[in-house]
Amino acid sequence: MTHPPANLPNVQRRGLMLVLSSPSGAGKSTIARAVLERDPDIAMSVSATTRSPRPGEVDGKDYHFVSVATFQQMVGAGQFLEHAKVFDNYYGTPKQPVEDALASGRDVLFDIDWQGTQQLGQNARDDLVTVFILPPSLAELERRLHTRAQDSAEVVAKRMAKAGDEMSHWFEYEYIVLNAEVDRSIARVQSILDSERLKRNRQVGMAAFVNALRGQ
Ligand SMILES: Nc1ncnc2c1ncn2[C@@H]1O[C@H](COP(=O)(O)OP(=O)(O)OP(=O)(O)O)[C@@H](O)[C@H]1O
Ligand SMILES: Nc1nc2c(ncn2[C@@H]2O[C@H](COP(=O)(O)O)[C@@H](O)[C@H]2O)c(=O)[nH]1
Repeated sequence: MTHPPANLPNVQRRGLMLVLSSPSGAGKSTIARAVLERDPDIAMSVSATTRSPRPGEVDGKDYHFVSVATFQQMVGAGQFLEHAKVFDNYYGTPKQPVEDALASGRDVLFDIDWQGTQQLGQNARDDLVTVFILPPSLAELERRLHTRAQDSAEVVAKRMAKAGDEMSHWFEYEYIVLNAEVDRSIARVQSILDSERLKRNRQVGMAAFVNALRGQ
């Protein structure tokens, strides 16, 4: 029988980073919200943006709404894990809260675009799990953007014009979830999370077993 390494019992769980990307309106915020409600072990990464708040959006919860000058200062100070211009605004992931959550063993959920995902991937992070959410069709995507009723017709048209470009990045992601029936999509993302946790926690699980054997 092969024995586990002697240092196994000291293994600490580090959180994983679960990224959701999609063309605008495909449903990633809807899925993210549901996963967060059901799963206390994952935290949402709250991005900073120069976009204006939509009706009902709360500063510090949905986004940190900042000016372009503040955003640029944050870029200069190296405060972002990744940042990008998406449509006509800047968006970025504040680094410190993510690093703190991961170090404490908490998973982190990201709603970011393909540019941000590429930047996270460049650091070859083995804690990264990437999921691309696809709409059932472009007509349904447009319907969802209009039904959400939070953006002007001009903004919706701009986002639709970019949808094809954004979807062309699907192959850079590990998982594709076609968001037709929302409950099914939520369950699929939750299954991805569960299975990636199990994969990464092999050593933690084994350490618990070894500790139990040693009576600790
Ligand atoms: N499976 C679904 N079936 C029907 N409507 C859906 C589905 N998933 C999400 N929606 C609706 O589509 C609209 C857009 O969803 P959501 O805001 O989650 O998209 P998003 O991908 O986060 O968009 P953005 O990138 O612009 O933030 C919302 O009104 C939401 O309720
Ligand atoms: N690269 C990043 N992209 C981000 C971040 N936060 C959000 N986003 C993406 O921007 C678009 C538009 O979002 P919206 O809230 O204005 O509809 C969407 O694709 C988001 O995923 C970020 O920190 N970095």
